[in-house]
Amino acid sequence: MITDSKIIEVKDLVKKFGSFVANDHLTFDVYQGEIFGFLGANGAGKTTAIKILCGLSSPTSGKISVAGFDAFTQTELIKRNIGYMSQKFSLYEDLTVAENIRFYGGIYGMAMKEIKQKSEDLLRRLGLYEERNTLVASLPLGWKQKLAFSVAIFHDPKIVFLDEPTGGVDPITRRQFWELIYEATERGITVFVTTHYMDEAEYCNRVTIMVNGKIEALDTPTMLKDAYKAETMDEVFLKLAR
Ligand SMILES: Nc1ncnc2c1ncn2[C@@H]1O[C@H](COP(=O)(O)OP(=O)(O)OP(=O)(O)O)[C@@H](O)[C@H]1O
Repeated sequence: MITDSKIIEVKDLVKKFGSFVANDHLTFDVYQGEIFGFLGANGAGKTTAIKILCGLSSPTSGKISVAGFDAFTQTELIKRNIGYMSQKFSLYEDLTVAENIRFYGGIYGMAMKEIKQKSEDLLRRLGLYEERNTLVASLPLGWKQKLAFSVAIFHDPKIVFLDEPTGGVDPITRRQFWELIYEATERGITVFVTTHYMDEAEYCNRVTIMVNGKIEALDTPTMLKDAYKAETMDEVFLKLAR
């Protein structure tokens, strides 16, 4: 459920690498419980912005608050209140399913007792209980992604950041992945997601389209399609990001 409380507030976020401006005065708010899509062509500046919002990289200038904490001075508190998943930073292939859950639960500061209680429930919900002692390396990609997402929200963060979470999987597996995303929002978790798949853009409550470091459009998929006289988000994207 989307509330009217702002969980992320970004005003005039600028990130420069030398003289190159990767994020050029980004301004937007994200509401609690919202699925906020962050789209843009390769190199548009999405990962740069996500890293700042996760407290992993410092902005050059701007006013940025994530889960009530300042992105310049309170990055440790931000990290404790969020979950993060990307294709690159994900599960340990040479650990089993259960070991990965225990490992990440520990990293996120959960007590052993809580990890034990919640992991059995999670394994059963995902249909992975029988596979709990299987090495992650031998799971199909779609299962790895579902497990990686579940691990990223295992500690019940306020926000989860997903950087191209479903890269390389087919539309049916992507749809199943999105079922998990909807379940998470029902528990009040806010989802901030980047994707290159326009079917996924349609599943977001609001979508931002970034072009060359700037936000070119920000609205619901329906409003964007209206505004750009397009049938699909794919068409909207092509009109803007070309
Ligand atoms: N550490 C860095 N030093 C210099 N330039 C960088 C650095 N990180 C990113 N950039 C540049 O900033 C721009 C934005 O990169 P970013 O990774 O944020 O794009 P993106 O929208 O996430 O793209 P993709 O969809 O390919 O992941 C690119 O031109 C990239 O080369």
